[in-house]
Amino acid sequence: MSAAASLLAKAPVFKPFRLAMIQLGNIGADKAANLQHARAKILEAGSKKPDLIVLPECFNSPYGHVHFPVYAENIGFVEGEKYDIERSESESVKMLAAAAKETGAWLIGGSIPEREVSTNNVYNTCTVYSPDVAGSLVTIHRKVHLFDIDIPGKIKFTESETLTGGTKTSMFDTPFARIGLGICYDVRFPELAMIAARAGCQMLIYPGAFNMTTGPLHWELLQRSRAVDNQVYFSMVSPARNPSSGYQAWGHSMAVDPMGKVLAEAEDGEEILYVEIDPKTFEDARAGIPVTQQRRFDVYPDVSARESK
Ligand SMILES: NC(=O)CCC(=O)C(=O)O
Repeated sequence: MSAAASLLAKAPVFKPFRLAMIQLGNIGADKAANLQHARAKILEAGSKKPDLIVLPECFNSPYGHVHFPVYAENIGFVEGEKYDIERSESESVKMLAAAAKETGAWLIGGSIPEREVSTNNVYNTCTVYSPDVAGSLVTIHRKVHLFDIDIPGKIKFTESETLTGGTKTSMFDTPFARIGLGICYDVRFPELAMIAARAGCQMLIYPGAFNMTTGPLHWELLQRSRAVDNQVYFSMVSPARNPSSGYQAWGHSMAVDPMGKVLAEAEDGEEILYVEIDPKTFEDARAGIPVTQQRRFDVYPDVSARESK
């Protein structure tokens, strides 16, 4: 059996689950206050007994390339090795791991600026926690595609001034689904989503923070596109809009089903959304429109093939 086939065969059976999306407000310059507020909202979300809770991109620091090196923390996660929370140098990781354990839910900890000590590189990194006794850190995703855009008169943003892009696709298994990860601008690159979906992910979740120029046009369009191209559930979770911040987030955290239907959408303020994820919609979409079996890799290449080598 090929590596790709064996990864696919080990995908968890897709079961119904409840997702909580925290559109976090009050993200400011005070990191301790950001962490305290995020913890309170995670516990609030946990009271509704979700299976999986998601925070937004850059939840512990203001969003901007000048801030990333200042707020960056050493996480020290090594793929395939058990992570020791007690010895972690990251205050954000410690808070998130404890909160996951307290709520009994899986937790996608949005993203935080991360400094890799061996290289001094700074990444925009998503961390994921299981709710087991140790509240363990199970995987990380480093934003692969850096948000470098320049729309004259509207928005110029250059994450690459201080960040380095990640070099791998990321996913994790829970008892209810295999979940693929990306961060914000990653959504514009369909290949990343395709690779995760073809590796058996039933849902893709990208913490994000779109802006006021592209948000109204592309935020929903891109999520519905990735959901329909891949016949998967798709969700992006944004910070709330903060008029006093240097970067105005679009908000509108959202979950979309595999037919492209928007199941839940926030406004622009702080809000927690809950949505029931139902495998039947996933199965019906794939049975009714069988594109997963109709691909023509004799005509175009399979982007997920490189991953399995
Ligand atoms: N945080 C981001 O990556 C923002 C991406 C964005 O706004 C876009 O238009 O793409």
